Amino acid sequence: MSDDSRPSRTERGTEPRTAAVIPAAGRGVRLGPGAPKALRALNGTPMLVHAVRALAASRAVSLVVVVAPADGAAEVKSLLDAHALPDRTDFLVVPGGDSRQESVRLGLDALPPDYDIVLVHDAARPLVPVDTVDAVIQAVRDGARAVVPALPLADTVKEVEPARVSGDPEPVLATPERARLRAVQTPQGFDRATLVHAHETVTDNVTDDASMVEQLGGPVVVVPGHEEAFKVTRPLDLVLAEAVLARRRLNDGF
Ligand SMILES: Nc1ccn([C@@H]2O[C@H](COP(=O)(O)OP(=O)(O)OP(=O)(O)O)[C@@H](O)[C@H]2O)c(=O)n1
Ligand SMILES: C[C@](O)(CO)[C@H](O)COP(=O)(O)O
Repeated sequence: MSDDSRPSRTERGTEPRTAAVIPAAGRGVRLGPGAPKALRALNGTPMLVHAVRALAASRAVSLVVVVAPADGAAEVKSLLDAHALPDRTDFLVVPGGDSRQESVRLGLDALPPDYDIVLVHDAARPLVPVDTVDAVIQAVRDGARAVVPALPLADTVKEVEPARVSGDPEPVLATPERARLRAVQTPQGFDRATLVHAHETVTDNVTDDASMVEQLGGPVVVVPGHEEAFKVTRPLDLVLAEAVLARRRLNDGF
């Protein structure tokens, strides 16, 4: 029994509830001119809808909080209302901020109290398979405080002295041992208190949520990622995403 003599969740035999925050407020500058990236179509369906469906495909995820472009929350809400999403999953839409970090924090602020596990998933990774989502959730349920899916690198990586003028040659400083490097994806999964504390405490600009936990000395573990969880960043990624969807349709016999 827990201190206040109420049965704990484990004693009641219930699983901790899991919510997903999907930052989708970016412009998609690297993708080129057009609508905000999350609203651009992949095979006729907005990228964000693919991403929400990918997370809602996990039976463990009972709430999805979408962080929309600051001036587009109403549009995103209608978009989600218009697309078939599983009945068992609730949805909230909140306006985002100027950086990914701020958008995630605004999503966390909107979470109701009764969620203990939080996933943070880029709308820009619309094709993550449900097995990857479930593996991240399971690792948190098993006791990890911060979990990231990741893949080994195919390229050798060099650390350089960045050029002052774009296009100038850059001196190489080091070649990190590739076998120890991983390319990190989302969803990243957290015990809620750990993630909220990290967002309240770390003020540096970081490129993922797990690195905030690392900065505070918290343990972060890696589980296997998936090649289809790649991030749509540049125009060529759209071609790859459409090809993945075409392959899935073939495999599903459509
Ligand atoms: N102010 C921001 C910036 C980014 N994101 C989200 O964070 C995820 C990862 O960001 P990235 O791929 O870099 O998206 P963009 O910022 O849109 O891309 P770019 O840097 O090319 O503009 C995306 O789902 C994006 O919508 C966000 O919610 N709020
Ligand atoms: C969170 C992330 O997708 C992990 O790889 C990545 O760091 C986001 O970076 P971006 O520059 O905001 O796309």
